[in-house]
Amino acid sequence: MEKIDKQFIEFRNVSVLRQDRFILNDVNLSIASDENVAVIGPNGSGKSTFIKLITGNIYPSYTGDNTLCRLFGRDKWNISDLRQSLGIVTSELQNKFQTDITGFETVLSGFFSSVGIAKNHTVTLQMEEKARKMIEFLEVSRLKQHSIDTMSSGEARRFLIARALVNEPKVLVLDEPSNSLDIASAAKLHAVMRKIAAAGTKIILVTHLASDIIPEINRFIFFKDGKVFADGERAKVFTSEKLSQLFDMDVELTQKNGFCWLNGK
Ligand SMILES: Nc1ncnc2c1ncn2[C@@H]1O[C@H](COP(=O)(O)OP(=O)(O)OP(=O)(O)O)[C@@H](O)[C@H]1O
Repeated sequence: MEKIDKQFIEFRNVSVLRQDRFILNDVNLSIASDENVAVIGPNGSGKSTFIKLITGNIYPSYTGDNTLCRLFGRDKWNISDLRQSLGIVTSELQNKFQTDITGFETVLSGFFSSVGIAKNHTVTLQMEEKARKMIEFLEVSRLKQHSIDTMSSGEARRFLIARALVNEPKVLVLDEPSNSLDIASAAKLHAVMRKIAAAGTKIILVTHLASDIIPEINRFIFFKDGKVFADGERAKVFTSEKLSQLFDMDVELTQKNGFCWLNGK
């Protein structure tokens, strides 16, 4: 498929209504396909709903003249095409891979947007070669013949990132990437994220954890109560003051060499 090289996201007046409540409320934002961005918000602020919109799983509740929900410059997408332009790794996806396929098959399945390889899938030598390269890049080659359901969360997540990267997406969306990882596994994952960013794939990191922020991220979008609460560059938005307002409690942000810690006061 032809890769579309434009704005990644253009949202104008985007709202999502569920059970008489706006779970996203009049969201206006643009993200270019050359930005590394963190989307941060407390539990229930609308982050997962935002991910569902950008992966084509749901649509805005209103589609009037003022509403624009455009991805890579297009209003309408074939979902499997969209998923090939956009790499995505979420806990939901990881749950689908609680199955006894190998790490290698997991990565190959990225070419088909499937969970594993089916009889009607034609796996080419080029696909195998690409999958091997990505597994190497993610530094999990020794595990490629292991069954994914026997791997640790951190190992399985790296296979899923490799799966997302086989299609060479312009943008990789990572949802709570260090969820359930211990401190060492999280640090290894952050190193891998930095490697991906250095190789030119842009990262959209969706998280409530400041510790997931890597130095390459310089734009911060805060969601609160279904709205964009703040949006801007690191120095302006990613501050103790703004984060305290975001989480409705006094927090202190410590930053060193682009990495961060957040402590309640
Ligand atoms: N299908 C639905 N029907 C009703 N309410 C919903 C639905 N989906 C989400 N919500 C509500 O919308 C709000 C935003 O949910 P969402 O999952 O997007 O938040 P989140 O920021 O991802 O939260 P978390 O960090 O806990 O995953 C929550 O209050 C949630 O209960």
